[in-house]
Amino acid sequence: MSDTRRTVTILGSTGSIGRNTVELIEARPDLYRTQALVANTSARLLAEQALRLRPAVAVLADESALPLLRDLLNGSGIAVAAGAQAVIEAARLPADWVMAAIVGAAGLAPTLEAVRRGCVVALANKESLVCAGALVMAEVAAHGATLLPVDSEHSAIFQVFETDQRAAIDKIVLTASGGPFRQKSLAEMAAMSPAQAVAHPNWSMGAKISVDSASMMNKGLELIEAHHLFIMPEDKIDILVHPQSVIHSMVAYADGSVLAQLGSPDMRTPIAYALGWPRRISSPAPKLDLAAIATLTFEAPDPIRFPALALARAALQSGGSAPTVLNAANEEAVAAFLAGRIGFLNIAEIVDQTLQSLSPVGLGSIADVLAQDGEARVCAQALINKRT
Ligand SMILES: NC(=O)C1=CN([C@@H]2O[C@H](COP(=O)(O)OP(=O)(O)OC[C@H]3O[C@@H](n4cnc5c(N)ncnc54)[C@H](OP(=O)(O)O)[C@@H]3O)[C@@H](O)[C@H]2O)C=CC1
Ligand SMILES: CC(=O)[C@@H](O)[C@H](O)COP(=O)(O)O
Ligand SMILES: [Mn+2]
Repeated sequence: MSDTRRTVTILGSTGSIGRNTVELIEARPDLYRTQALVANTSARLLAEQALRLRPAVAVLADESALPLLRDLLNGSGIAVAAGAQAVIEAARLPADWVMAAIVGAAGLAPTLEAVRRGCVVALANKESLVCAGALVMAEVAAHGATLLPVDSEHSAIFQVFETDQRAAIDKIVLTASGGPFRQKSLAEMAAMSPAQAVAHPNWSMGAKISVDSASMMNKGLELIEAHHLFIMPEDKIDILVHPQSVIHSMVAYADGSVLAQLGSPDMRTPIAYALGWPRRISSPAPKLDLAAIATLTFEAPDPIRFPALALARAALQSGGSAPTVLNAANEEAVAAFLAGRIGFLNIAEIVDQTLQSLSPVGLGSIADVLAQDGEARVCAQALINKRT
């Protein structure tokens, strides 16, 4: 009998999204078998995952960690490889479904390789759409790939977006928790440590996206992500702070109806949605208990304490390379903040100053994106060095 299971590759299997994806796949060996697992440096965790899921290949981007991975998987029959080219080759392997969960613009090239195979790509790596949205969406169309949003807000919108009623859509409403500093003053925010910034009130996530949530740059990136995924103009995408993270986003229609998707703040729900699509599979995420939650609240975002939101909106309005520059400067600034080199409020300042230093140019190719990304990183690093 032929094996009808869906073959799966996970790019970024050792991260927060990757580990949740591994858990869901491991629970359904009747539905999924693993083609490739990819990480950066986490050889031990990657080897453990590989021994459980038995992929054809386990790959690390960091070549210096390959000897350890080779030792750990010696005799297992699982092939190992390392380096940027090996990551690309892993994405090229014939999997039906690829989870794109590498963090940052580093995820762009492998995500594109999966897209070019015309498979189903579950997209967590929002930075690839922020830095190269138009080019990525053109590749999706050219190769007949299916892009399924994994980001909780975009999964919610995808679930309530009536494609055949596009003309009757008034607004997309992206909900935001407001992050750990929602009620902090600017003076308090200036003194916040990396540990305080990554302590998200509702979600358990990797360090970079947690800092983005604290600055609300995450919502700015998600605005750009939604613009590309749903082909919606920037002025039709609103941001609404909803501290409980129960309503994951909404679509407002011309007749006054507002459709929303709700759930507990647990990424296993949107990942399960993407894994099962077009059907639904079960997930161990806690079931939503609205009686226990009792109150859902909403407020407008504060543009003074969270300037990253306006920076992202302005970058989207400027177009061209501006979102690429925004993303790259933010990645550099967040890394510097996590390393204790700059303060929390310096993140948005550095993004702002980098955007002011580099005028937007058109992006005709991925090479153009990478050139602009590189220039922005050099500029942001110079600004970081001035502060340290
Ligand atoms: N966490 C969440 O709940 C959500 C995340 N997202 C998005 O999903 C993506 C992943 O986030 P998250 O899981 O939190 O991040 P993590 O930092 O937890 O994990 C990142 C993963 O990417 C791998 N990685 C990093 N750099 C490279 C590289 N150059 N080549 C190959 N692999 C690499 C890491 O490997 P290693 O372990 O070896 O470092 C790790 O597996 C981000 O784009 C984020 O914005 C979106 C919505 C929710
Ligand atoms: C889980 C997820 O999708 C994150 O992007 C989440 O939205 C972060 O929360 P914020 O709303 O605080 O940015
Ligand atoms: Mn999100």
